[in-house]
Amino acid sequence: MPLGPPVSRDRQCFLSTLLSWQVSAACQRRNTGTVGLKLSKVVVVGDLYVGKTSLIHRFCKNVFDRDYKATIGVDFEIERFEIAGIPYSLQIWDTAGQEKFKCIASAYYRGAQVIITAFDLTDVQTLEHTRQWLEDYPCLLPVDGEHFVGSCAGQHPLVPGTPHVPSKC
Ligand SMILES: Nc1nc2c(ncn2[C@@H]2O[C@H](COP(=O)(O)OP(=O)(O)OP(=O)(O)O)[C@@H](O)[C@H]2O)c(=O)[nH]1
Repeated sequence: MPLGPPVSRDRQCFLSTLLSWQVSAACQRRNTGTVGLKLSKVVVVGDLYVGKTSLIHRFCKNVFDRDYKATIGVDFEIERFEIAGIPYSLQIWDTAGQEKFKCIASAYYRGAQVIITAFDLTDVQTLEHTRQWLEDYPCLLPVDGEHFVGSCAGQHPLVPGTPHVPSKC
């Protein structure tokens, strides 16, 4: 079945048919607390410079900044949605990829429902390290979902001699 985007730009969830039956039923009963719908915590981890902050800014603000500013410790954004008429908040925690900040960030991982492990599509090592990120922090698991997201942050040529990867990949 082809899946359209579940959430529109104005943050209204319009494809209620995509919701699980538990969520739909809870929304109809206006009893979303029982399925933890009102607030969810997402943590984005991954190596330095792979595009974690860019990914979050694109999702939350629909912007892209070419200038690199390393995340210091952790940062977070809150996105508010409506799902089947019920207000819903998504806390998105942006962590620093630098080794020296790892211990700070780990304190914020607890209670996350979703972990996104980000990597640079042009650097296979950053993909290999995604497993390490989860193994280093057993407190990250178990979570309800784990997603791998690739970006082209490094802008390395994909094939020798070809131009750099375009800014939108
Ligand atoms: N071309 C291209 N550049 C990207 C992409 N995503 C991120 N960048 C660039 O890559 C650099 C690093 O991006 P960030 O989002 O700051 O990376 P980060 O993983 O949050 O870095 P840390 O905070 O140090 O862990 C920035 O200069 C971005 O503009 C992408 O998909 N394509």
